[in-house]
Amino acid sequence: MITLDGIGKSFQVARRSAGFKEAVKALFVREHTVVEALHNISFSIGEGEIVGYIGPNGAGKSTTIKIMSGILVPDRGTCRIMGHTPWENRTDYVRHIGVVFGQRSQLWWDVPVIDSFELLRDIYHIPGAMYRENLKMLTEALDLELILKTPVRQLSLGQRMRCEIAASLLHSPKILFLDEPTIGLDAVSKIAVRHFIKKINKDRGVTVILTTHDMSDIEALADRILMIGKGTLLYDGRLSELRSRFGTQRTITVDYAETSKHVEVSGAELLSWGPERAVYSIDTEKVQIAGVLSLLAEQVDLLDVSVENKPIEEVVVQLYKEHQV
Ligand SMILES: Nc1ncnc2c1ncn2[C@@H]1O[C@H](COP(=O)(O)OP(=O)(O)OP(=O)(O)O)[C@@H](O)[C@H]1O
Repeated sequence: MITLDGIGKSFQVARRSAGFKEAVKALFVREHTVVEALHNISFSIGEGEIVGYIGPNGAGKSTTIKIMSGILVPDRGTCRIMGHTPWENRTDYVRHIGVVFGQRSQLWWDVPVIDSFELLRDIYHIPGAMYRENLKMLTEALDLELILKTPVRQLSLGQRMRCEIAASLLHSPKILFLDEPTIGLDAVSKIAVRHFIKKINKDRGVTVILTTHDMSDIEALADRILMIGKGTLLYDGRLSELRSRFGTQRTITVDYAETSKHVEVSGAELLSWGPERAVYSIDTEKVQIAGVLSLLAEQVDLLDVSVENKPIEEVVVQLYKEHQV
């Protein structure tokens, strides 16, 4: 459904030093540096997948999304999406895709949301029945009923984001590009957005490509992640594989009947200690959880135990470090 092969993109950025003299000089002589945003990016995405596209700031995620949505033309490489090259014949192409940029709006600021939807209906030539059906489904699923008549500038961020997502799906696209759709949202709005993305993928088979810095978005939604750093693809695989490759660390929290003993267990690093609770970090490649627990049980009166994976954020930071991005 989506294939990128050897995509490269550079930007020329004008440079000048600070100060009046430099500003005058820049009027006559322009100095440029070249930023290589993408370097030989290749991947394929199949129909119905939800793929998380992650990477540190400036890695090239938005540039890739802009190329895939036809806004930017790459310097090198090919991109085929549903039989189209995105930046050629865009009018035809955009009927197949929906795009949401979390930091930008596709809605008209001063008019009620429903007016923006109707404008989009006309722009995309959405047939009447399809528009009505989609509007009904999106209004219900994204809880828009009470805000459809409100001007966009009066909406909260969470309300606006729900409207943005609805706007991107009015024309029944088969692919949805989401660039940081949960940025700045509170926990309730985030969960509502995630829930809806899952629903649209399951019910309508919409393929979703999602960029985010929020790893809990990725954990909730994406089976597969593509990780990019300094314009190069660093990882393409399942989130669970990434976890098991890097995540043999576990955090064990134990609650026990009050004691003054400082309980040390060989092979387990003591992260914190108190009279009723201690937290240990272990590497399951070196020691077994059961062994650590039985050693603990010999020394204290255990009341409760919880074992947690290393948080996915830490796994990703470790990966960024390894690749020096
Ligand atoms: N229009 C542009 N002109 C010049 N440089 C650009 C432009 N767009 C992107 N870049 C540069 O290309 C690189 C990749 O930027 P991009 O926005 O794709 O990164 P990103 O992974 O989306 O980052 P973030 O997570 O911070 O949004 C950065 O070095 C950025 O400064």
